[in-house]
Amino acid sequence: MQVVTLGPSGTYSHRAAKSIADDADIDFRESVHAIVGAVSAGDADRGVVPIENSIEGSVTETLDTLAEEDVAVVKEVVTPIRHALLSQTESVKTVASHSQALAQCRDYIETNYPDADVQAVASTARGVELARENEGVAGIGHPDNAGDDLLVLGEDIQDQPSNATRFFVVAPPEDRSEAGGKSSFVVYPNANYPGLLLELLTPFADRDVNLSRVESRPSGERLGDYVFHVDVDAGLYEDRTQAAVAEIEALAESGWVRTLGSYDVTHVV
Ligand SMILES: O=C(O)C(=O)C[C@]1(C(=O)O)C=C[C@@H](O)C=C1
Repeated sequence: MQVVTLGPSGTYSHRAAKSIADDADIDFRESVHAIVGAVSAGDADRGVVPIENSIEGSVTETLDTLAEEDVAVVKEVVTPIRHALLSQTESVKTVASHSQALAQCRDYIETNYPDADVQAVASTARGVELARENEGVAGIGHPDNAGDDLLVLGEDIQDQPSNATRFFVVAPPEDRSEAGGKSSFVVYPNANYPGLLLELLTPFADRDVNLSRVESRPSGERLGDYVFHVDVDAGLYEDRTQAAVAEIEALAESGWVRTLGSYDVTHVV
């Protein structure tokens, strides 16, 4: 099975991908858009993308890509994120990492390196590569990326002791499953009236289906127009989920409902 995820080697996405494939079958892309695009184009069997972090919240690039591309979600992987600061020397002029990682370590950087430039790059492992190539640059990433040549200037530097990221495993639409304890949907009602969101969520509440996440993203069509991302603690195989989705489809008849699929959750370290 060919799996694509965020590269280069050593990203947290790569670590999550190793829970579903052998390292030899994992290939890298530079963005979430390129990963999901590779799966929808049939160039890869699975893609592993970050969806939500416990400190920083949703990964908006992933939400927007899932609203655009026709892919299924077949698994969720949750992994703890414990960042380290890696550098050739103790003199740090620039801190480089993925924007999510920089945001997760905002207080640490401001307290310990208030004069450093902060540089957002495509991934944590790319930040560590820059540190390896340039004296004065420190990368934030997983401590295993230090190798023999980089100093670990700080460990567990995220601003909250508990830091975890959820990843989605995406697959071609024909692999969509109805089995699993969670399900995800993207709903675009293409409407705007008082109580619309309440109406869209009530079909789940009426059937005692717990919502585990609701997120709104701008549709891009016009200001104040939203796409809603909904995760529920129920499988698509359940009658109550099917009935709730049918009601939501009727409510969103001017727009669309994308059923991403049902899946189980795996925790990896
Ligand atoms: O840059 C990486 O290592 C990634 O896998 C991306 C990513 C993210 O986008 O959230 C994944 C986990 C961490 O939250 C930080 C960065």
